[in-house]
Amino acid sequence: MSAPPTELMTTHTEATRPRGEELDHQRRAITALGHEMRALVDATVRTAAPAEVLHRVTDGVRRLTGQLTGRRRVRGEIPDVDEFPGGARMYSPVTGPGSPLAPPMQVTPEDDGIVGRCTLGIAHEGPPGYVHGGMSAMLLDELMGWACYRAGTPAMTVSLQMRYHRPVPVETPLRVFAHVTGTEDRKIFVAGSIGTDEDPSIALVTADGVFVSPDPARTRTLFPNTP
Ligand SMILES: CCCCCCCCCCCCCC(=O)SCCNC(=O)CCNC(=O)[C@H](O)C(C)(C)COP(=O)(O)OP(=O)(O)OC[C@H]1O[C@@H](n2cnc3c(N)ncnc32)[C@H](O)[C@@H]1OP(=O)(O)O
Repeated sequence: MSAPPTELMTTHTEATRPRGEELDHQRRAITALGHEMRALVDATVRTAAPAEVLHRVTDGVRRLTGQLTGRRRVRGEIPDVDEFPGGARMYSPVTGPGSPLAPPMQVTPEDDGIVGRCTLGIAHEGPPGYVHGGMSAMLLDELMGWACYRAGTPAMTVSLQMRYHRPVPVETPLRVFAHVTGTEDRKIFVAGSIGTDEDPSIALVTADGVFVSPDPARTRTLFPNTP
């Protein structure tokens, strides 16, 4: 197997990793910025402001972006504030409180599986008033990955079959559910569904996934920065 590309190499050491209060402080700051960024994304896709306002805001945002100076995370690098695999991922596009793209979905183990709760906005819209089908797949794929991890077998998706029964409304609290249905060597079979929090018994979307735990050598090649 070939060596990982140089940009995948570790750039931080255990010694520089924030801990305790410093870690909490950093995570709170990341979460606060993520929250404001999500508000900006929402305002951006809702606004009917005239062009001159949009140009003024564009200049302001460009100036703000320029303030995020210092070292930038490179591809494959695990942020110091994360616990990978299986813990906090501050910038995950699904669960990350620091990601402007994430709802973010809150994940808790429940019953015989794992539950995700989130509300999607019109930034995630497909048909007017309803969630984009790709977003539904993303929520389920992530949660099904968590179900594998919880079952003690961290794994990657090799197949995800989606069924869209009814449209998923935006601006409505959702309940996403995933559970492992079986295993066969390194393969894990997982089922998932999305309903509203108000009436979770009606499955709006269901999914069946096959996940595979990469063998140790493959894992080291794919994720050279994991401890
Ligand atoms: C630390 C570990 C990682 C954890 C990461 C957690 C991230 C969490 C984030 C959550 C993010 C959410 C999740 C995401 O978004 S994960 C991101 C999306 N997924 C990927 O990028 C995965 C891409 N695929 C691969 O890299 C390889 O396939 C891996 C590494 C997974 C396995 O390659 P490897 O060389 O090791 O395995 P194999 O090829 O010998 O196959 C093994 C077995 O599997 C069977 N098979 C293969 N394909 C299919 C298929 N389509 N249907 C049914 N079965 C299939 C195959 O026949 C064989 O079975 P058998 O013939 O022996 O019976």
